[in-house]
Amino acid sequence: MPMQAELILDARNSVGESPVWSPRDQALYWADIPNKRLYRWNLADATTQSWEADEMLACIAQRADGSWVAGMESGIFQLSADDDGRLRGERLVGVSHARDNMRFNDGRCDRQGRFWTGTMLMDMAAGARVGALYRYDGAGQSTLPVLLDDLIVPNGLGFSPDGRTMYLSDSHPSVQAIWAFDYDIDSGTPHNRRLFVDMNDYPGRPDGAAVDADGCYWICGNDAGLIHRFTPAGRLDRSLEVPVKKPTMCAFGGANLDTLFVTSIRPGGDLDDQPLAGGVFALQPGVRGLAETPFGT
Ligand SMILES: O=C1O[C@H](CS(=O)(=O)O)[C@@H](O)[C@H](O)[C@H]1O
Repeated sequence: MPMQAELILDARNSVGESPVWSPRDQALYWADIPNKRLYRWNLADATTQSWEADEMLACIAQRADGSWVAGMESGIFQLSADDDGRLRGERLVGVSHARDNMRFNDGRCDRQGRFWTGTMLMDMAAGARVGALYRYDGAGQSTLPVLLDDLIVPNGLGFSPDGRTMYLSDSHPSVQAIWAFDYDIDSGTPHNRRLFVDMNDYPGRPDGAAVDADGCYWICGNDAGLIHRFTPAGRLDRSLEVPVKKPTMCAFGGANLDTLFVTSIRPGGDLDDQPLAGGVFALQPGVRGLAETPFGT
């Protein structure tokens, strides 16, 4: 596969998000948030399936048995697909949002299999600092305590290969920051928050991210059509182009974990200059990623 981004599905997603490679299924899964839809793209034959959920579906993590948990509107859900194309959700734990009209956004598991995800106001333009970050450890947890607040659009969650550094971004134009934290892998606690990259210095707003096997941090530059790779020291290593302005999140996958899959947004209005907006793309960046730790490991 060339370095140039290849379209794998002209999905026309309103807000494609949370691409997750499943080694067990040899398939890429992702969500279209406002359309409440989960997608699966199969590597073997490039076929696609999709299922509609009852709530907006923002971020997903697979369990070792192949089932999925998801951050949705009202909490963290266990998902199961029906034959009729519906996605049934069983709420595992509810969330107490700071306001009405909020939902989960970006999320992923730490290297121990705990699910981290943040919330945002659906009206992102309001710029309200009501978003919060949560961790769901699994069965037996009946509440979601706020672990970090004062966020607008939490995004870019990622973990270093040894699991001891956690990354988080805030995509809002008034913030555009990526932070790093020291991460206690025994307790699942981040501390020593510091600025990792000020994205005001680079093209694009920080959106979703992935960490590669070298420990470098790949982040989508929303509005700039770029995916940036930063070293663990926060130095820009390279930027790759995608043929859409609003890439949202990236994930390593493919048989050798050497493909970078990228989801995107299809905004309203004139799309003459980006007809593939909302599509899902694959790049061969020349480095390998790491398999996601299944939820509940
Ligand atoms: O809904 C979302 O929107 C933003 C992207 S945008 O500002 O609409 O371009 C994104 O950062 C976020 O992750 C997504 O869920």
